[in-house]
This record gives sequence, structure tokens and C-alpha cells, in this order.
Amino acid sequence: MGENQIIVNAYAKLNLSIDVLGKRSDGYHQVSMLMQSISLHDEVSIYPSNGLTVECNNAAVPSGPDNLAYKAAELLKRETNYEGGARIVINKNIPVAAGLAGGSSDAAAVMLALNNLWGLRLTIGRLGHLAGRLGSDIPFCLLGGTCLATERGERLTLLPPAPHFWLVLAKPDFGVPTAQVYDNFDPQKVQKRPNNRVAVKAIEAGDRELLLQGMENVLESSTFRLYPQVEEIKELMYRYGVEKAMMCGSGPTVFGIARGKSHASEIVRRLQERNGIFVQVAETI
Ligand SMILES: C[C@@](CO)(OP(=O)(O)O)[C@H](O)COP(=O)(O)OP(=O)(O)OC[C@H]1O[C@@H](n2ccc(N)nc2=O)[C@H](O)[C@@H]1O
Ligand SMILES: Nc1ncnc2c1ncn2[C@@H]1O[C@H](COP(=O)(O)OP(=O)(O)O)[C@@H](O)[C@H]1O
Repeated sequence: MGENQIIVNAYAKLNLSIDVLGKRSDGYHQVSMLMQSISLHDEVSIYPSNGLTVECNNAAVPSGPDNLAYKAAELLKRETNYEGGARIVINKNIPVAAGLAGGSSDAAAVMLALNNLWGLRLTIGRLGHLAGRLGSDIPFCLLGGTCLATERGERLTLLPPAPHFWLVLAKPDFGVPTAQVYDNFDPQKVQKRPNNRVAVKAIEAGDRELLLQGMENVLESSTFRLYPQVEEIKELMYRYGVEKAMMCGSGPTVFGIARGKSHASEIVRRLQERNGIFVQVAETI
């Protein structure tokens, strides 16, 4: 390992709940979401270099300037007039366009690492502001843990850690663009809305049962209409006995809350019998 090489983990997120409160004049949606970091992560290695480069071992992810990690580095350079560079290498474990914020998390990890490597001394508040300009989920990825996210999702209130969950993640063999899900969102078609006030109280009180009652994701109504296979995965999770199943973000990944680690492994085994589904055990962190 080179002397100045930095390796950081970029953790995936899921949304314990998503409510959409309306459409804003800038085209984005006003949301109220409970966000949670999970153990699944990419490894981001950063090497000192004169130029700026980004490589990724997953062909579905753009290398170079279209990569969110590149955009994050470029934004830091522009804002601080920093003249140097970095070689960024992403080892992808988080499925792409999955609703797990893999790209956002890589970008956040790069911002934190380069702030150190380049000696920029930007405060977390300043980093958060810059992150929000790149993507609505990136400020949360900087902070991690359990948060309430409002506005576009970039305005955060840090909460105490949510009760621990063993999770099963399951994603069909296609990705879903976030913009398509928001465009297709119709509040009239929502069946169940979350109760975020109750869910926040439950997190503060460490009340697992109450939290499960408050959790819903209104974007399911949109994604399920576009991709019925996603709803089928959710139903399968319930058939296999999860306490709660819900779509991650805009999908198509579904998470199931298992009754323990071995229950999670058993569900993974059963889901693996179906072709073309990415399945993995994870836990909240
Ligand atoms: C749905 C969520 C839930 O956490 O996550 P993902 O499923 O993408 O992981 C987020 O709201 C996604 O955040 P993020 O993926 O950062 O979105 P952005 O890059 O800012 O925006 C992508 C597109 O989604 C739509 N968008 C996003 C956020 C928001 N509050 N309202 C929107 O309408 C806009 O059409 C925008 O052009
Ligand atoms: N570092 C990155 N990792 C993953 N995807 C990236 C990255 N940089 C840019 N992208 C692009 O962003 C899109 C959505 O990425 P991702 O963060 O995986 O999904 P989601 O928004 O569903 O959580 C991908 O289709 C990809 O083209």
C-alpha cells in the first residue's frame, strides 16, 4: 500500500420511510424521509496524482467525468482553487441504479477523503452544502447513521441510531432511474403513507414495534406500476416471514427485516433459487 493512499468505505443507504409532500417550483419533490446507513459498501481507494481520474470495476458505472465521485472531486477543486489531483479507484459492491445510493455514497466518501488528503479544511457544513448541489442524497451519505431528511432530501436532522435490523436485500436484474419514478409519482395512487412523526418518536424511544408501524415508502406506488416484478419480490419476502418488507428509495431493491441473522440467511437461500435476483444479507449500522 502506498504511503499516502487512503481507502474508505462508502456505505449504502435505505429509506425506513419516504413521504412525498408535493412538487416544488424547481421540479424536485418535497420529501420527508427516514434514512439509514447499512453495512453493504463500496471500497474507494484514493492515490495522490497530478491529474484527476476515476476508475470503477463495474462496467455499468461511468468512469471519468460522468462518475459522481469525479464530479465531487472537481467541485472541491473548483470551490477551493486546489490545483492538484487524485487517482480514484472504486471497487463496487453496491448494485447500480438500485435505490441504495451507491453513486451518492462514493461521492460523499471522496469529498471526505479529499478534504483530508488535499488539506482543504472545509467544515462538514460547507461540505454538506456542496454535496446538496451534486445530488439530493449526498449530504446524508456524508453524515450516515439515522437521519430525518426533508426539503429535496438534503436537509438533515441527525437522530439517535434506529433499532438494529438484520436485513435481506433483493434486487431484480434491472436498474430504475430515480427521475422516472418521481415523474410517474401520483399522490392519488398512494395506498399507505408513513407516519414519520411516530417513526421519529419510536427511534428516539428505541421502540422497534412502533417504528415498524410508522414505516412506509410512497414511491412504491409509482415503481410497482412501472415494474410489477418489484412488488412480487416484496410479496415473496412476506411469504418467507419477514417482519416488514419495503422498497429502498425509488427501487428496484426491496429490503426485508428478518427475525434474526439466521432467518436472513435462510431467506437469501430461498430467494437465490430464483434466477436473476441479486440477494444479500446486510444489517443497519
Ligand atoms: C429516491 C431517493 C430516496 O432517498 O433515493 P434513490 O432511490 O435515488 O437512491 C432520493 O430522493 C433521490 O435522491 P438522488 O438520487 O440523490 O436524486 P437527485 O440526483 O438529486 O435527482 C435525480 C432526479 O430525481 C428527481 N427528484 C429527486 C429528489 C427529489 N426530492 N425530488 C425529485 O423529483 C428529479 O427528477 C431529479 O432530476
Ligand atoms: N460512482 C457511481 N456509482 C454508481 N453509479 C454512478 C456513479 N457515478 C455515476 N453513476 C450513475 O448514476 C446512476 C444511479 O446511480 P446509483 O447511485 O447507483 O443509484 P440510485 O440513485 O438508484 O441509488 C447510475 O445509473 C450511473 O450511471
